[in-house]
Amino acid sequence: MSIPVVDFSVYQLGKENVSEADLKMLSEELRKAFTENWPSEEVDDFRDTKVSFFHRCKELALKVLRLMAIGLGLDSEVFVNEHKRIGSFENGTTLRSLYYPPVDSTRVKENQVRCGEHSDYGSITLLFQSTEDGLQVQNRAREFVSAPCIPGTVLVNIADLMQRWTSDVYVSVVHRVLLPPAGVSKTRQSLVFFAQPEDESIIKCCDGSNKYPSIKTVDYFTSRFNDTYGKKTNLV
Ligand SMILES: O=C(O)CCC(=O)C(=O)O
Ligand SMILES: [Fe+2]
Repeated sequence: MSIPVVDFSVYQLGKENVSEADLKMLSEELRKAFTENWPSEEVDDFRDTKVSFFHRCKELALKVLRLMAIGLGLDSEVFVNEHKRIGSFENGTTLRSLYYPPVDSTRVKENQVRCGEHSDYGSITLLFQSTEDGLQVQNRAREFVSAPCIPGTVLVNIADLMQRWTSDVYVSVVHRVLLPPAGVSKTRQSLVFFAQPEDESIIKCCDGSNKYPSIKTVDYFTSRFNDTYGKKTNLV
């Protein structure tokens, strides 16, 4: 069996009016790619390795979330309690494997990047990156600085829902991935664990301030995805 490839370019995503039929077809393609088509025949233990890596990421994420609560002087379990169902259908946490192919610098467009500037939506993101440079994070002065791979470490990004949860004390980090310098055609591989609270968790400011109204995780994500894909929703 070959590794499943989903060709997103045929679906015109990112534009308004994505047809219901296209969305249905894409979600079916993705469901198959991610559930039925594990490339077990060509890569030994691929599925087992990925699943056990997912569980180790969950353990690490819970530890980090515990430390983040302690750091704020809160009950150590306040964030962990809303992430216990990671790995079940009641929680949308995902592990994404990103392979950036080699770059032919003669065909690069102006301002082209590997991954455009953005912040992640959930609570925290664990990022495991290969040794090729490219990742940059924005500091408080809004300058992009490199965040190279440091062997033996895991990069932790704070994401948007955590910023909201902590009334802007933990600030979500804007980041991007640049292309390699002209003439260098390196690939890049990263594994990204996007932790998020349970779908039904109600996220309200943990300092009791009501700086942002309470919101259910699933409603927050729906609203963010709608904004990204062109349907505007009003999120306070
Ligand atoms: O590939 C990377 O290192 C970063 C990817 C990323 O930021 C994302 O997928 O949200
Ligand atoms: Fe990201």
